[in-house]
Amino acid sequence: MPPQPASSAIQIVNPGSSTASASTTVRKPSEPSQQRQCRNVLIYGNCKYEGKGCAFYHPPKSPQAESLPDPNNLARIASPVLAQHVNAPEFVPGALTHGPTVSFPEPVSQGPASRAELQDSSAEEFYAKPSGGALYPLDYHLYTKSAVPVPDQSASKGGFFVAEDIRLELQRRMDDIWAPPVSTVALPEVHHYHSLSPLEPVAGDRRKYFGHWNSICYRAISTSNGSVYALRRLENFHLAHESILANAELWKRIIHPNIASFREAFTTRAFNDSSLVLVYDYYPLATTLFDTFLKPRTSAFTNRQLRTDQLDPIPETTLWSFLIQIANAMKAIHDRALAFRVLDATKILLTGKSRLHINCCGLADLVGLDTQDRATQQQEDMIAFGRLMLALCCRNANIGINYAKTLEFISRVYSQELKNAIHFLLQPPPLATHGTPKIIGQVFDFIGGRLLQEMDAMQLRSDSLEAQLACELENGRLVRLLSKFGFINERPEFARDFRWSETGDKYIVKLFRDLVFHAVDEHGRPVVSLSHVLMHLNKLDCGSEEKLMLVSRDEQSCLVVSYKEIKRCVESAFRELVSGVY
Ligand SMILES: Nc1ncnc2c1ncn2[C@@H]1O[C@H](COP(=O)(O)OP(=O)(O)OP(=O)(O)O)[C@@H](O)[C@H]1O
Repeated sequence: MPPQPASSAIQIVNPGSSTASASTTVRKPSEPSQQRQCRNVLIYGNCKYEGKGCAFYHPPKSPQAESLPDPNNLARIASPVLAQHVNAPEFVPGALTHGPTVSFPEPVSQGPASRAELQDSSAEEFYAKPSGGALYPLDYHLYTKSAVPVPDQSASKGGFFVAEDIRLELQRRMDDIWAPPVSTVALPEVHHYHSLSPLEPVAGDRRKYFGHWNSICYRAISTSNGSVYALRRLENFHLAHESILANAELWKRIIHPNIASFREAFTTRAFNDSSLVLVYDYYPLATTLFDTFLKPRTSAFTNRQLRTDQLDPIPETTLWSFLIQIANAMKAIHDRALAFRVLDATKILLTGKSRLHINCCGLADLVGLDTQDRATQQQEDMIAFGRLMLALCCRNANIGINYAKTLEFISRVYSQELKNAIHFLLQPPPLATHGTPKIIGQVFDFIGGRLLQEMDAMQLRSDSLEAQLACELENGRLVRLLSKFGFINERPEFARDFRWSETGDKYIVKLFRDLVFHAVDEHGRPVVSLSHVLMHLNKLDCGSEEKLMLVSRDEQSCLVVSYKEIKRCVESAFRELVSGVY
């Protein structure tokens, strides 16, 4: 074991030892509490409960008494004081709930210690302090807080944990990924995918792809890596020739933030037919643009007429965001000499508020429908894109072919810029580009300013997520520290070993653990305060030179020790465990 520095811990009193016989506690139970000086005053120089219910005597403060004691004289001060005041009321270690027990104006290393102070103050802000006296168990706990909407999102800023709205969203996504399969019929294991769960109703009328095949989507888990995927199965599919599946290789290579990643394709007879299965990444809680914006809402008969609720127009900023994301994905595809060929509102996945992923990429190529050349397919992609935007602007999937009328409607609600961009997409090539083939990249000529706005929004979002991540980073650090405590404290195999938990480093760790987790208030009630725990752990983790007082369980002795010293004790005890030295 490396040589350890001599402990700087200062034992204030050990009443049991012969050398400290003067400090042996002898209680005088009969003395009325009002005449007995408060021990908090003796130990800390003041009592935070003075005037707030503390029953003991608090001497008037002199200017000198307000000043903090000289750290160098700590042992000299602490021990005699306790010895003189053996009849003082019982000292309650749990009263050391907030802030340093003994605070010294020592030079503190700037970096970590000041960070701990920062944490300390924000901890106090985060947890509302009870109006007076004791701390009671919190009436809520952050990890189990119910899904109540937070009216003011800014209120969650600066907290210790990820913001409530983000936490809920991520939690819901996790729940969605790991929810048990919904199918009442047992579905087979296909290829290396198991636990298939349908993502849409299996019964009823379904759209036929390219007029031929019914399709159904499943969520499934891969046995090869445990990840969750979306499987799209085309029923009763007969592969004309194996070479078609070679197209899969081209699509596999496309990694784009706005395209649902395609992983593999295979045929299977596991469903008692011959099915083609395409595997895509699974986006938890994804809905389609159709389901979110275009699906007709409630219909009702009024005055003998069927009326459908009018849908509110989609905000223009959202439409621009959609347009930019789809155009970006399309450019990536067309630049690789490929085409979507199935671009409609049911094939665009929406996650969160406005994140899009184009779905079903490669489907048309894999089923082997090569009816047109690639250039034509790309032109059709753009027209399909224009129609989609038109449908979103009108919130109507059946816009028909009267584009002129629909564009006129758009110009009444949205900007000329948006109308021009959509108009460009819808125009047949010779009209749009004076004879030369139209390319998707040209759409960016219309949207330069909007592109910058979208970039700003994305960067702001990324900054805010990074801040949230940093918050969780701190929590991860504390979890590692807590794990160390768990490893060190109360090890059953060392329970009878006095050297392990009743002496030296481990003893200090044990007393510190008591202070952090087993504190009680002045009424002897447990202090269940996360801010108390976080403050001490943060100071410990950064090795603050600030000192605090640890009290033995029998309250017969105290140790004054710095966080830095405790940190060294934790490290050395943990190292002993890991290296098996002990
Ligand atoms: N990769 C995926 N990740 C997550 N969910 C998906 C994924 N692919 C599809 N889904 C979900 O599966 C459901 C069915 O998808 P599908 O593409 O069949 O839409 P649809 O509206 O049923 O279209 P169609 O009428 O063409 O069948 C949708 O609700 C969609 O949200």
